[in-house]
Amino acid sequence: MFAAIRFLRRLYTCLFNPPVAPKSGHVLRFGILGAANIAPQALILCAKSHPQVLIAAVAARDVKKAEAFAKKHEIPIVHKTYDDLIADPTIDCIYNPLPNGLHYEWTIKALLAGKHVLLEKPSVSNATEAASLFRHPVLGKPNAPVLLEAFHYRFHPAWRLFLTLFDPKDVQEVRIANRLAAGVFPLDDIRWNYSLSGGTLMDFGTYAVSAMRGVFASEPIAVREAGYRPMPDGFDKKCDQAAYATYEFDNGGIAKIEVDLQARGGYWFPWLTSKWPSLSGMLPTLWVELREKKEGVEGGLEKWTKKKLISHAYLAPAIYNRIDIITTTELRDPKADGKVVSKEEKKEYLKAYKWPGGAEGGKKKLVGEEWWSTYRYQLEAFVDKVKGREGSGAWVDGEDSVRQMEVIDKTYEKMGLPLRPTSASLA
Ligand SMILES: NC(=O)C1=CN([C@@H]2O[C@H](COP(=O)(O)OP(=O)(O)OC[C@H]3O[C@@H](n4cnc5c(N)ncnc54)[C@H](OP(=O)(O)O)[C@@H]3O)[C@@H](O)[C@H]2O)C=CC1
Ligand SMILES: O=C1OC[C@@H](O)[C@H](O)[C@H]1O
Repeated sequence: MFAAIRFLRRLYTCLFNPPVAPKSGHVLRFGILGAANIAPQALILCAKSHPQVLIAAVAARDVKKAEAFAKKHEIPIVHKTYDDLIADPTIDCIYNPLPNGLHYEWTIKALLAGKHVLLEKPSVSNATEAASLFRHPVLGKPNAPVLLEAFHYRFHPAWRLFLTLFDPKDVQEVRIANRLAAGVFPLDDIRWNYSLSGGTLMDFGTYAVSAMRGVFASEPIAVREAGYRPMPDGFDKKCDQAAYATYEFDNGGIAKIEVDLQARGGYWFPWLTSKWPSLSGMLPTLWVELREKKEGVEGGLEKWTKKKLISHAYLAPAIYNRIDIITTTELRDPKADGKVVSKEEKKEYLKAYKWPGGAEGGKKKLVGEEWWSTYRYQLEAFVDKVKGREGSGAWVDGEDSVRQMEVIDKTYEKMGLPLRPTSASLA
């Protein structure tokens, strides 16, 4: 009962009613490129509770749309064009939630104008663009602007906690499933427009690839296999509606990802329900199996343990998160070919909505509230970085973003689909 009330209170505060923080000190003024659907959730709402962030301006291709968006979200300045927004000297930071295929062009323009950029995932269309963007000379100068690929989940304490629970060298198998019910996004959405660098692997898949790389703390040495479900007739056949891939890692481990933005079926009576939008697997989940370990010998019997970890809802941990740790302990008789003499399973459940004790190791002052979304934690880190503060330590550096796009490219190659197109602005 208490847990249910806590859940509802967290949900309400996080999604609808975060406390408004009075602005203090030097406030960073953000401008938004496009009246994007994701902007209210990923930035505008979070800015309310951040004392040093103000959403000051927006631009859209259609000024009427920008005006309506500005009115709805109480944004004081409307610019007629994206170029005008970037040229606005009163703006410190640009949020780029344009379609993937426009990320490169507009991020470069913003950086060259001296703006810090919070860039939606996937950072760009492919590894060529990623290398050009993240290794751009403008980022190497003294007082260079800050650029961050917005992998928001990586900034939440639940993800940080998960990564402390194992040594990446011990990871044997990872499985990740991200599914969204068919119909949430129409088939003509930007997500399936090849010229805008669409594809499910680019969208939900980019999280799966990022999380897998995070768990192994290394890059896959090979894409063992990859496949996809094509778009239906009449839609963009160069885009994947769902994607599946298996990767191999240097430590002998493997990872299997499955991402689907048009999931159907999974109910009883498949002959009737196979085309129904699927509600199963709606909470993106990550399973990690560690290699078994010999712990020692007790009374002539060998003690072996094997651990499985499951991160439920790893992409939306503010709404709900739970980490299951399942430890199986076996006593084996070495004199009887390792015959299992006894077996025991122990389950532990962990949650994290805030940093433990408010500080990591008691040294840093880490801030956060139970209702903070992944986006709110990310905004905190972004502002800390711009201001040169230590922050939580969570970050996605530019080389990480380059390697991420290399894996996406290799996966498309294995799937037999073309790489997403390079921007004409990258001549
Ligand atoms: N972090 C997260 O949780 C999420 C991240 N995203 C990412 O954010 C980005 C935007 O996604 P989302 O908000 O759903 O997208 P939208 O469909 O809302 O499109 C975003 C904006 O793109 C602009 N745009 C510019 N050129 C075009 C064009 N040729 N066709 C269509 N739109 C165009 C539009 O701007 P204008 O207003 O000027 O017309 C529109 O407002 C993507 O990169 C996506 O991966 C998306 C959802 C969640
Ligand atoms: O978090 C997300 O969920 C839905 C996706 O389509 C979106 O682009 C992604 O970022």
